Amino acid sequence: MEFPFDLNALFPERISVLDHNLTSGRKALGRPDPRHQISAVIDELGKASAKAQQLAAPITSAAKLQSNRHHLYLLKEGESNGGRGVAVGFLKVGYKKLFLLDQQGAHVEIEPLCILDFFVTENLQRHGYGLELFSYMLQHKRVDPVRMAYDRPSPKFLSFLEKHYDLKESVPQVNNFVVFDGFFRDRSAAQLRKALPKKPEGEIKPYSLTEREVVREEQKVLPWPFVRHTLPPLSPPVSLPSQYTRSQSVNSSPSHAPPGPAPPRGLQGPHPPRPVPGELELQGQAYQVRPQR
Ligand SMILES: CC(=O)SCCNC(=O)CCNC(=O)[C@H](O)C(C)(C)COP(=O)(O)OP(=O)(O)OC[C@H]1O[C@@H](n2cnc3c(N)ncnc32)[C@H](O)[C@@H]1OP(=O)(O)O
Repeated sequence: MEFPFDLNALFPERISVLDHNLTSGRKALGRPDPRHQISAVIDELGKASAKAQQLAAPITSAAKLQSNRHHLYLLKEGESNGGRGVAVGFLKVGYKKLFLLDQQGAHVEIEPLCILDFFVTENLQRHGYGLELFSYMLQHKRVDPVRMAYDRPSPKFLSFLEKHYDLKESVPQVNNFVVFDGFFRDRSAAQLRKALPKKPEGEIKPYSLTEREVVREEQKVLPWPFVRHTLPPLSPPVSLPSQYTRSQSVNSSPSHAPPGPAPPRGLQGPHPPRPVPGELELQGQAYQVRPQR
């Protein structure tokens, strides 16, 4: 993907790790703030990724990256485009609090590192760039792919995981996150909290709403102050995600929220606002509700 500016000046490394500051932490001395152009690159890649996955709207954008504690690994080819470089693709990861079913079908609450979005530009797919990004991230995060959760992986991504990491047997879930055999192995009790006391009136729903669901819900949300008046009474989040949505955990852990004031969009999404802004009470537990991605 080409841009009308020099990507090599924006991204000195072949793979850049971007966070909510939209930088990899280093700012070139004497140069103007590069965030505007970095945002343009992220936004274009996010749109292309959504298109490739037939999503209704991008789940990756500069604004979403700024409002979440995610990491985005961006790969460039520096030589192309007359030496200005091209953006090859990206991989976005983040921690999510999930309710999952273990091998025995028991509900557990866990906060693994999740693959949230992954894209290599169409004409460069199947050239090993995806593997380059993925293995860089594994080293950077010091994580084993079997210990990660995958947010509604596409058929191409499933094929990728099987080919490169021999991940094929998944543990059935009732949400769209995929975890593979070995995910629950050797986890400490502290890592695997038994999820949620059962409500007397029914089953626990160990759902984790998809990020794609959130994108869809964001499109439906009415502007403030109408939200507060039109939402139904508080109830647990619902349902399995639809075809064109991407997973959102029930919430992001407060410990992973970026510093600074919570953006007003924090009250959007499928959950009605609580008396304490930004918090959702779910079956007796309070959680921070943040916009995803
Ligand atoms: C949680 C999520 O993010 S789900 C969304 C994943 N992203 C997408 O589906 C967007 C479109 N696809 C892509 O961007 C890329 O194909 C990626 C990111 C999945 C993989 O990146 P690539 O650079 O193509 O991967 P890389 O070259 O390292 O590995 C190739 C392997 O990936 C898989 N793969 C890549 N493209 C395809 C394809 N068109 N059809 C089937 N499998 C594919 C195959 O296993 C392939 O091995 P093979 O060529 O021997 O069959």
